Amino acid sequence: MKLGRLNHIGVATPSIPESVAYYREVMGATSITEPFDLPEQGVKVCFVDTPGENGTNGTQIELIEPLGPDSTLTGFLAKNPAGGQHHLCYEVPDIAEARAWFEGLGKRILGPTRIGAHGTPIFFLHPKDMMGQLTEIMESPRGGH
Ligand SMILES: CC[C@H](C(=O)O)C(=O)SCCNC(=O)CCNC(=O)[C@H](O)C(C)(C)COP(=O)(O)OP(=O)(O)OC[C@H]1O[C@@H](n2cnc3c(N)ncnc32)[C@H](O)[C@@H]1OP(=O)(O)O
Ligand SMILES: [Co+2]
Repeated sequence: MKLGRLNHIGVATPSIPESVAYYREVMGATSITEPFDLPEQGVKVCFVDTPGENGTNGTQIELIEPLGPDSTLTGFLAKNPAGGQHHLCYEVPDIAEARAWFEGLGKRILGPTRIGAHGTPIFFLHPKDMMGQLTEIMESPRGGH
């Protein structure tokens, strides 16, 4: 497998509105999506676009806020009340091939491959098998380019 594009950095936050104000006022972000709920994942999500080489297509900041009491994020925010870097997401051309690659290496895959916030198939790899980094693998919306 080859290292793919860093699609987004997942950043957990206790408050998306506070994080949006920070990215806009402190970091000068100009392109931020409206927040939306992903109840099946127990998160509210919002994307901050960072500029790429030609001013677009940069890696995004994926702001994630717990939605409901048993959100996947509850444990993380209990340990990190101010929030912070939560996961990295890399693109792959073929999610099934990638899954077989990591399974072959004995890495723990967290649950079934499912559709993520960008509408393409994803899976997560346990941080303890990934040098302490919770890692999301996502099939590229660009077909791997
Ligand atoms: C926007 C939607 C998009 C989508 O899913 O489509 C998302 O990105 S949603 C983001 C939230 N969803 C997930 O994170 C799914 C995968 N995560 C999990 O299954 C859990 O969070 C898990 C298993 C990584 C951690 O489980 P839990 O929170 O219950 O904590 P534990 O105490 O069991 O953790 C075990 C061990 O791992 C360390 N840990 C936990 N979270 C992270 C992290 N984000 N980065 C690095 N390390 C993490 C934790 O500290 C424990 O370590 P230990 O040394 O044993 O204390
Ligand atoms: Co993500």
